[in-house]
Amino acid sequence: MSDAAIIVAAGRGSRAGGPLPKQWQPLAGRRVADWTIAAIRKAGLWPIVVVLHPEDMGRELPSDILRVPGGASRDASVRAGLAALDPAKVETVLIHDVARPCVPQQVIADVRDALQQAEAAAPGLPVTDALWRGAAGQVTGTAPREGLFRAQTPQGFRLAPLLAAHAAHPGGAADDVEVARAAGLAVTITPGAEENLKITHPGDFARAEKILRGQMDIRLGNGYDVHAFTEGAGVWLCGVEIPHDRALLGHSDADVAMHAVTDAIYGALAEGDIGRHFPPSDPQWKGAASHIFLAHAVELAASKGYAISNVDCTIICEAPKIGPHAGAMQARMAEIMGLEVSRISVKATTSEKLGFTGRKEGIASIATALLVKA
Ligand SMILES: Nc1ccn([C@@H]2O[C@H](COP(=O)(O)OP(=O)(O)OP(=O)(O)O)[C@@H](O)[C@H]2O)c(=O)n1
Ligand SMILES: C[C@](O)(CO)[C@H](O)COP(=O)(O)O
Repeated sequence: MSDAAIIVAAGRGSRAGGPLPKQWQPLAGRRVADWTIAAIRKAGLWPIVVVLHPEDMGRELPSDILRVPGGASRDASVRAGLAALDPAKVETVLIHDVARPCVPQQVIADVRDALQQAEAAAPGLPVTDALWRGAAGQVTGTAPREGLFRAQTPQGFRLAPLLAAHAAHPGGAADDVEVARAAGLAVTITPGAEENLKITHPGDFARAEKILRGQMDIRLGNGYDVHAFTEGAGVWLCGVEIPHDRALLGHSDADVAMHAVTDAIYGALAEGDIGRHFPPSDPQWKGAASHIFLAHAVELAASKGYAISNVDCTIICEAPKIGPHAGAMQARMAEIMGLEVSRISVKATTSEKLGFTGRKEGIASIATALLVKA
């Protein structure tokens, strides 16, 4: 039996404004929905159902996410998500708003822990400000705040009683705690978090962005490589073979630019350089295509939880001309690294005929890579 999650994402975000529903708008480099899915996935909940507006069914989501069309209200969307779960396989379910992308792992863990004993559990924050009634810009009264909480998600339940509660409810509930309580289930309050804000109004995007950026682990790495020219009729640079009256000398294919990028990634991970992972003394790497090294560095980053945000590579040579090939180089690097082309920069400079590159004795390359773990 598993602990499942439903992310309700079928709303239109009318209060948040913007050209798209809030869950599809950009936030700290990804879409709001991507952050929310990543947080739920990190908690180890499975399966994950995302309830989508019918117009959004074609949106790009990870292939292992179950997607179902939602309804006209939040509770109708929750019911659609519940219907996608198999009661024979799922014991508990956490229901979360897509609009809460900054949910801390501790908030999720506390709900799950409470569910070991409780019929239902949900995070709440005690109201700390005084409460007023008001009308026409005037305070018309006050209200006691004792015993009042601001409700958050994810809200957790045993699947079978929640299914029964939703089946018996007339509809129109603000959340699943309201549905559960109407069916007589006791709900434990677990600690909420200020960071677990629900993006509701336009100003909430900036608050959420600040929280997410503060939680990010950002790594910067640099790489530098040089290969000397030798007899030959072409050079490999960023995985593209460029006709030239010389070749580059090296143990592998001598792709000096790809080596610099690879070393930048290893550098960001504090994992040494290509030589540590593919020793030149090992004959199996003689003449190897350098994409093997780059793919290894990318996989190592992924295995440590880092996504590559971007790389920037500069090739230093008098010849061959790099400009006409830069687009093809970016495309090939993007293919190897599984990134969008716009995240790869390849550019070139001469050294004004100075030094070994200026004397056309070889090619040098420097690269920078930015890695992000959220
Ligand atoms: N028919 C609906 C309405 C809401 N939701 C989801 O319920 C959550 C909480 O709703 P809210 O913040 O009010 O989102 P919206 O309904 O999208 O916002 P608005 O009311 O501003 O249009 C959101 O994750 C939203 O996508 C849903 O799945 N189906
Ligand atoms: C479920 C909820 O997030 C609890 O705070 C909230 O009720 C849903 O959002 P809405 O603005 O009330 O639709």
